[in-house]
Amino acid sequence: MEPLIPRDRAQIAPGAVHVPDWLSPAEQHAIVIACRDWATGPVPMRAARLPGGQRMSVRTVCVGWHWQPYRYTRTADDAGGARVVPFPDWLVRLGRRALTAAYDDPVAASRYTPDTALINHYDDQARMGMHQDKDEKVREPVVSLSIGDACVFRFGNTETRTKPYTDVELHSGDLFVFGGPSRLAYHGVPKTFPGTADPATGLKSGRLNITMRVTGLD
Ligand SMILES: O=C(O)CCC(=O)C(=O)O
Ligand SMILES: [Fe+2]
Repeated sequence: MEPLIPRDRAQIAPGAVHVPDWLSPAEQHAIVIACRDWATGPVPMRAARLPGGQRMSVRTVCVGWHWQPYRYTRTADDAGGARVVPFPDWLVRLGRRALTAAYDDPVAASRYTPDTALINHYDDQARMGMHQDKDEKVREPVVSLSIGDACVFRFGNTETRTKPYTDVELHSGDLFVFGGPSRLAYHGVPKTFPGTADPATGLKSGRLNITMRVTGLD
């Protein structure tokens, strides 16, 4: 194996924190297994269709609430109609630990109760354009976990999808949290680095990203 070059925890913008190598290899492996299970149903992993008719290049499956551009529902109305699996307790606990790691505020972290997660898989061509995560009714932080191939994560500003932005390399095991003044910052994935993953995660190819959110729906 290549020697690991330490990367530093960094505040990318107010409320936006990158914590490299946050997940252990064993945790990454366990998450890959869980995502593989979710991807097989009851709701299939699919490339969501945008209102204009074109499909996204990433494939997505959700837990807790089903997301389609641009709303949340309990049933996957654009993907077979089944009810999505409940949001698991272990993922709530992981979300709280992530918030503690990012903000060092255990009290706020203990109140964090994500109720949806979007699991995105990027093949070697997949990208995600600059967008805001704004279909949630509340503005609790978004917790993002990356597994598999590295990527460029472009983290911008709350006003426009263009500059100023910061390009951050997200590697397998990295945590990125954005909340507070950065909660509605535009962000996207202009590029992945195919073949950079350690196969020990169990992910055969591509990049997996999990974002936990609080919908504010009931
Ligand atoms: O893949 C990523 O790192 C970001 C995913 C994302 O922004 C989203 O699902 O809304
Ligand atoms: Fe997003």
